Amino acid sequence: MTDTDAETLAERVREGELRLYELEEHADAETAAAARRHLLAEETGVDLDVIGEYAFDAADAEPNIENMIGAAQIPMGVVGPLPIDGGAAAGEHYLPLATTEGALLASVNRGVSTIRNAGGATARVLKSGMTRAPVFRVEDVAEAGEVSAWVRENVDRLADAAESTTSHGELQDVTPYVVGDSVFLRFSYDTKDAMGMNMATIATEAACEVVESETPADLVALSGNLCSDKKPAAINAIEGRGRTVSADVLIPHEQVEERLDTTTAAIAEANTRKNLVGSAKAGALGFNAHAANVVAAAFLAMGQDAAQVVEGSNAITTVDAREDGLYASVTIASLEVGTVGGGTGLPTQSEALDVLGYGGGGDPAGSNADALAEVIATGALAGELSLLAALSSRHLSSAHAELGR
Ligand SMILES: CC(C)(COP(=O)([O-])OP(=O)([O-])OC[C@H]1O[C@@H](n2cnc3c(N)ncnc32)[C@H](O)[C@@H]1OP(=O)([O-])[O-])[C@@H](O)C(=O)NCCC(=O)NCCSC(=O)C[C@@](C)(O)CC(=O)[O-]
Ligand SMILES: NC(=O)C1=CN([C@@H]2O[C@H](COP(=O)(O)OP(=O)(O)OC[C@H]3O[C@@H](n4cnc5c(N)ncnc54)[C@H](OP(=O)(O)O)[C@@H]3O)[C@@H](O)[C@H]2O)C=CC1
Repeated sequence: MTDTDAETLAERVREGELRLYELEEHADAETAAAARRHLLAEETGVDLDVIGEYAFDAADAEPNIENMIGAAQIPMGVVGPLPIDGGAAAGEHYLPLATTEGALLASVNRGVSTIRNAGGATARVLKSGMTRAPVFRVEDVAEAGEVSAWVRENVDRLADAAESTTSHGELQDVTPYVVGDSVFLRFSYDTKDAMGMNMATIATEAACEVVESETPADLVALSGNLCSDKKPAAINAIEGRGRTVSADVLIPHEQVEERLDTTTAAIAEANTRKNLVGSAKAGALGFNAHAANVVAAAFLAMGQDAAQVVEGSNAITTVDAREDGLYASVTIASLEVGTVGGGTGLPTQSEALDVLGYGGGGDPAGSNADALAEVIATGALAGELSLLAALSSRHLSSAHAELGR
């Protein structure tokens, strides 16, 4: 036994000689994780053999996790092929989804096969911008007005400072909001293929230094919650955050009946009464059935930040009975996705992005993340169609009794 093997390291932590998070300084990442499992198994009596079985090098996950003990494995499946005529996405796609909810992939896959039979969906990213909104303290509202005016007149100077920290990010605009003696500056960036939260935060800090040196404003917090990250917020549903993306499809009436076991009129009525009226009565931000199901499963499969499913659920589903078929659309106001950075480089997640065909940086930069957003929105559309159909035909509970438990 050497003093860097897992058992010895665990013992040194137990004796207070080392901290739990310092183990990588004394051993490779694999051994450090094994030492933590060893300690945890002794402390809790739980056998960690399954958590300790993972198919990537622990060192690959070092940018993504501290105090690593192993991996949470979530079943991954695939739906498709899903034909999309997108602004960036083109052709047929297999969409990897990771979930523990039985019946979800069956449902989305039913929607996908319905879309495919109808000739495919159309999708477009309509707006793109990652935001960070620091909050500053000022003396009073008069000073707040002065600071806001200075910012409006000096966006170029703020852009120079912000963009000096990144070779990809571009500052799009800065919008001041004032509440008494607090000034919020909502910075918005084109972050290309990155989801961009680290990029925008680092860039905004550089811009804040200019604001502080040129105005009387004092920075209180680099994130002032008007961004708004990982919290339900109307500003994201209205203004957008990350990608604002829309997908739609026209399905001939007879295909609705054949593929979805219901009628166009029944799906349209369910959508109006449930997704529109019901959501309004509930005071919801999202007017949809379960867009978050597809967003979450795609995020887990492809290395996106899972907490941002909150914003990804800001979706509105529309259904119209048209003469030539059922028209349905899903518009997600704030879908925060990237194909570089964050969890996208982890081996499992990077493989999943490659299955979709949009891993890494796009050409032009930003096109891969746009394509990912368009595919997720189209997957959400498939999920909406299938669940609305199941509700209309009263198949929801039987489907979950059969597949979901
Ligand atoms: C379960 C189905 C699809 C059966 O539906 P079905 O019409 O009986 O299925 P089918 O056997 O006739 O097959 C139709 C197509 O479905 C797909 N499909 C069918 N089975 C599978 C399978 N095993 N694995 C993969 N794909 C499958 C497949 O694409 C197939 O086409 P094919 O390829 O054969 O030409 C249907 O009843 C359904 O979609 N039910 C709805 C379930 C659902 O949407 N659950 C979502 C989660 S609910 C929730 O989390 C949120 C909630 C509900 O609380 C939100 C709210 O408040 O609304
Ligand atoms: N800091 C925070 O407040 C928060 C952080 N997060 C975390 O932030 C991470 C995501 O941040 P994010 O900035 O996306 O990722 P990273 O911090 O991993 O940075 C990605 C970097 O990739 C580089 N890059 C290379 N090719 C491209 C390309 N084609 N398009 C865009 N950038 C490219 C850019 O470098 P360069 O800038 O030099 O051009 C970019 O800054 C996640 O792990 C998430 O969990 C989440 C919420 C808040």
